[in-house]
Amino acid sequence: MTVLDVANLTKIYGDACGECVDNTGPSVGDNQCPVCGSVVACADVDFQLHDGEVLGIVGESGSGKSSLAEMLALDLDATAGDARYHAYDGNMLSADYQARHELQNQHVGMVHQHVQDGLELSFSGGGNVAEKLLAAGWRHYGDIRDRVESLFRETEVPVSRMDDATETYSGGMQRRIQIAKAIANDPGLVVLDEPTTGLDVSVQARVLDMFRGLQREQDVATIVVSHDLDVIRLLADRTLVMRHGRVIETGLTDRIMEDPHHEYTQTLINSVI
Ligand SMILES: Nc1ncnc2c1ncn2[C@@H]1O[C@H](COP(=O)(O)OP(=O)(O)OP(=O)(O)O)[C@@H](O)[C@H]1O
Repeated sequence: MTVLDVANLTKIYGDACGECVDNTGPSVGDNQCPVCGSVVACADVDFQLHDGEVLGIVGESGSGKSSLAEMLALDLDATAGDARYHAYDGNMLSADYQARHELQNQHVGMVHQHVQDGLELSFSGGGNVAEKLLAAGWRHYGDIRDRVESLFRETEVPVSRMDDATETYSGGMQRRIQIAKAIANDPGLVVLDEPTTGLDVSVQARVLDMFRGLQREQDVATIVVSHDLDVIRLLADRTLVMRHGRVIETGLTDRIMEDPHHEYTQTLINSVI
């Protein structure tokens, strides 16, 4: 089943003169329009995401990955484009306020690049996860507490720390709490933006292993954004490579890693081997 079908997804920061897309991109070597100065974070992005599939989005800093992720998590307005989510009737990018909140609370889980964008650090870890359940209509204290405990176990955060302030958690624990919050309402789509940023290498590996196990068990469609090819290699079935706001190559992750077709992808891969 197709969970998400995205067509022509475009984000332009600035007033946009109408020529921005033609004037930018990999062939020009820049994402800033020379006519009006607007920045084309991404343009004309098309892809489909299927049940249980993990799609990786990789590219250098500024290539448009986070803008793409935030639009799909409905945290950022798109300039143009169409995104059909299987459980929503119509283009989810133009959902009204109420529908957008329902989608965000029940269908799309987001793990933000910066912990402070996804968590209230002064709240307890349990409180952060409970907030997501409350937003989706959970009301019974005992049920909420049980669900939060079970999410702590699934994401390997000690239940004994549930009532401690999130700011007292380690970076790895904060990332796991973000993941627990993102999956709390069994979403059909999870978006992970740079899930390992700020974590040291051994913690990165543990968080990624945990997420991989969880993803396998729950079979949830996932988009993972990273500049780190190791993260993409480990998690993603299929990968989009972005540069200057455009998708320049797409394919099975193994194929992209072993036999990159685009010159830029070859450089990207060779530079980390
Ligand atoms: N609020 C904004 N206003 C103007 N330009 C922005 C804004 N947010 C992002 N940009 C620009 O859009 C382009 C894409 O940024 P984006 O953060 O999506 O890229 P990225 O690939 O996620 O980069 P990184 O890996 O560094 O996070 C960049 O040129 C960036 O400077």
